[in-house]
Amino acid sequence: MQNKDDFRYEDCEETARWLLDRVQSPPVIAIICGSGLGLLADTLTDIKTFDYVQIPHFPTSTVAGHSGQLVFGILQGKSCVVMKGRFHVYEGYPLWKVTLPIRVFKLLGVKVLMVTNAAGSLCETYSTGDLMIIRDHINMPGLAALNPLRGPNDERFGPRFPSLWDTYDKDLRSTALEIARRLGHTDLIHEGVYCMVGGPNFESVAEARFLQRLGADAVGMSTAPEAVVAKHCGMRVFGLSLITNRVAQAYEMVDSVDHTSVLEVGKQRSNVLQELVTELVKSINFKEEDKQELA
Ligand SMILES: O=P(O)(O)O[C@@H]1C[C@H](O)[C@@H](CO)O1
Ligand SMILES: Nc1nc2[nH]cnc2c(=O)[nH]1
Repeated sequence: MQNKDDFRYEDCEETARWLLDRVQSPPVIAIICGSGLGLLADTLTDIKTFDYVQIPHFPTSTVAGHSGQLVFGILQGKSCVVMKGRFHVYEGYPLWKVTLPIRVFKLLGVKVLMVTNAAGSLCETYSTGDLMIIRDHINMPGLAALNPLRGPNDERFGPRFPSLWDTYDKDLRSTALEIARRLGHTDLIHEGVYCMVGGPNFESVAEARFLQRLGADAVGMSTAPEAVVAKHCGMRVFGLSLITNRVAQAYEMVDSVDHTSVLEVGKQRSNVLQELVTELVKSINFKEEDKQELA
């Protein structure tokens, strides 16, 4: 059963074809920039940029710090596509639309998805400005059937019942950890569990305590749906959270988080993030079958 609230494979194909007709080389790596992290796109060379509004079937960005551009280019000799701005459920988009770019990337030939986000820390040992490699996630809306895979399943993308136990690629995680240490960032790098909530409000103290007790180390308003769809369609996924604030878990704590301060931390830390992502891209070796598919 297909209705207007479901995604259509043919729409994704149309978008992919539109983009392929306009770029030099199809991307193998896709990078999604979180709030205030769009400067990552500046590391690319030979760039070709499209505003989201130009691209057929693409949603548009409505949040400050998400400029709404798709940038194609070369990073460390690899063809990449970077989303300067992502889509969130709280903007009013259905989850299939939030994740439409991932399915388009799959059709473009992308093998690896790197997702970044701004997140609040629920973990005692994390400080503002730290980075957390995502080991796993808790998809809060997904647990209550707000899942991007809800609705008819198109087997051309993936199976009806995908396993998510290994969503965040183990090799990419350990390589990223090694790189961070080599770059001298041992003190600010962590590996942990990201929890996605719907937003747009930040957490109440009781909610923060609840999420921390569930096993979450950081909380944000994105990423999990993108990772689910990427895993569903067979991509390797790497996730990185920039800790932009500590979430208050006691009524005596002052929590002054707002979107402006989130963006400010993003700006301050963009160089560390760029460095890490660039080195990680450099480290990726594509398998023979990937190369053949791209030839
Ligand atoms: O797109 P991300 O997940 O980085 O954005 C986070 C969550 C909210 O959209 C925003 C709050 O400041 O930052
Ligand atoms: N839900 C949520 N998202 C964030 N994004 C950046 N900081 C936060 C936070 O504290 N909570």
